[in-house]
Amino acid sequence: MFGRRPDDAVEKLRRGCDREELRADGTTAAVIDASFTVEPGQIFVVMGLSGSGKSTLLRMLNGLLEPTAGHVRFDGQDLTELSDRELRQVRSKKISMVFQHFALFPHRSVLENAAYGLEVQGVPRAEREKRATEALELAGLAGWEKSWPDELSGGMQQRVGLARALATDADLLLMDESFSALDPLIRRDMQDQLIELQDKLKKTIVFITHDLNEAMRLGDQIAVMRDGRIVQTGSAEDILVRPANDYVASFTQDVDRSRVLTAASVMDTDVRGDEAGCGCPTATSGTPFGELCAISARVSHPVAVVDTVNGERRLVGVVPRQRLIGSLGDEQGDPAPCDSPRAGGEKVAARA
Ligand SMILES: Nc1ncnc2c1ncn2[C@@H]1O[C@H](COP(=O)(O)OP(=O)(O)OP(=O)(O)O)[C@@H](O)[C@H]1O
Repeated sequence: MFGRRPDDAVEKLRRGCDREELRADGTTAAVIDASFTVEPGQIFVVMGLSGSGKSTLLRMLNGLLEPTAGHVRFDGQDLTELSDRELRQVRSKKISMVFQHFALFPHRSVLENAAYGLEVQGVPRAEREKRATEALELAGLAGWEKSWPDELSGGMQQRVGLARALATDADLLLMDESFSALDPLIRRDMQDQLIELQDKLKKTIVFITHDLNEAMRLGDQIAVMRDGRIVQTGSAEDILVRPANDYVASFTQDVDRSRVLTAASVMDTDVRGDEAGCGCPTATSGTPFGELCAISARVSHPVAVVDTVNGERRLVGVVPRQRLIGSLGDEQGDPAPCDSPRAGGEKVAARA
């Protein structure tokens, strides 16, 4: 809660008062009832429009803002119960932030910038330079250590920000609109790089964005926020295929479904059992949509989806071609019978 008498405002919310009524009293309920768990090694994306409460939520995760009510549990501790000193310790050792605007020091070299978090931790110079050099290499900036920030493009500056966060070895990375200031192509590049790094490093990442496509590309789990509340948490597929309400559905309208859907979300699970009996190529539940289309084009019958469970191959579904096409257009129904059979039907002149 921001503004006057925050505790009273919490009480009022609990009694059913809405956000607008509180605003009339001069209080902003920035984040309301936002409960979620981030598993280690996950990229958890918080997505929402401007003003929905994302940054406030993120600042509560690293203790920069204290929740008026509720708890933030991290690594066995409740951050809301720590002293300022303990909180600073957790922040400097275990949590790293990557901001939208790169927050680099213009009069420090790229290496010194990348080593900054370690300097704050009091790590000796030789050690911090070694670790910062490694982090710069991970972020794709080997050879740029001695350059100055203003010699780097925006994308490269953001890589320095990323390297700074990686150099500290923090388990938790908080990324606040980290790629939003970048040109679309560079932004995509950075997203790819983050996914690649994450495969290697297995950090726990909370990533804030207002861009649903970015959320879907990056997020193992995505929380969609609206007016301070989380309206849905789920995988990209959950959000696309099973939106919790019209608001979430309206967001997903422009999403390229073919980039998100997998065999699991389009297959028919009602199977006979012998569909994978021939020698034709098959898919697995996780086969991406594009690959599934390619398999479907190569076989003359529905694609069998076969998963390996406990070393045993199991048929879990089939994907008729019509389902592939229907799922792209968000059409689940069966085709309507054609009421004007070709034989004897009216002839339509074909255009030359
Ligand atoms: N320090 C503050 N004092 C008062 N109100 C605040 C403060 N910080 C944020 N707010 C309000 O809280 C609400 C949520 O803001 P927040 O910045 O968390 O949203 P956001 O989703 O991150 O938006 P954006 O993408 O524009 O940064 C907004 O109504 C905002 O005006």
